[in-house]
Amino acid sequence: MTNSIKIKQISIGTDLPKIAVPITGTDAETVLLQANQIKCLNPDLIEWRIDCLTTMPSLSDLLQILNELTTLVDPIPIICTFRTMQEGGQQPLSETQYLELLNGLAADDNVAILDVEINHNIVALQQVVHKLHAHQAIALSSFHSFETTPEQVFMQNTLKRMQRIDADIFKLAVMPNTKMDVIKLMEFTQIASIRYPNPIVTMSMGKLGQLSRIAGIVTNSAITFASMDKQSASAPGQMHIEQLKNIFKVIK
Ligand SMILES: O=C1C[C@@](O)(C(=O)O)C[C@@H](O)[C@@H]1O
Repeated sequence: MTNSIKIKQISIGTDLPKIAVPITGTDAETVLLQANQIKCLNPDLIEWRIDCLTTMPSLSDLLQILNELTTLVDPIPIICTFRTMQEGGQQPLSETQYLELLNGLAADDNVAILDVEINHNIVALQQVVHKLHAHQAIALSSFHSFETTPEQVFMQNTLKRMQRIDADIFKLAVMPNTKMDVIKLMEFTQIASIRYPNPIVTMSMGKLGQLSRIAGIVTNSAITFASMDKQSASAPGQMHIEQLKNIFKVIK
């Protein structure tokens, strides 16, 4: 049982949950500006939410921005994420375009970690993961539900699908409707972290789910997302990175 993955100087799945802060800029200039500000806050990881760009650049322009970003925030690893609208993203992209984008990103050496949504063609996703592994990059497979916390069986099957595509890290972001939903997700996470050799990342979104974002020490959720300010949060319930760091100082 490994449960941890090393990328640059960061070990995901050991010690405290690693803190990831999203860049949600709507154009290249703002993306680089936010990256600079986030770097000063010293997160473990930075997520670039590519879908937040108002105009989708060509692949070569996108890779050029990523190249600048990588140099700017070095040595902090970047998670590249295009969140589709079906899973709460900002930008419409057809299925073909999404898979083309993942393939383009997966082949680029600057991509350290790529978010791979699990609800797409499994063979196509396997190819993307294969490409990532060819240059030692990490596949972080994800599932989002902004309405409910799905049944345990559904979440188990989702993790199994992530295993089938050979993803390295498995992430579930779900919405609680009751306090029990938050507790159930945290219990599910703890059990899954024992069952799977991969780091598991979960969050119960919204105000009600905030406890899950600080509970990784107990649940073994390996990454937690925090924001640099309210406007740039990428999901409901994210705390400010300084708040989260202070809480970790108290409870670790
Ligand atoms: O998948 C996730 C988790 C997240 O939705 C959250 O709830 O913090 C935030 C997203 O930016 C990220 O891609």
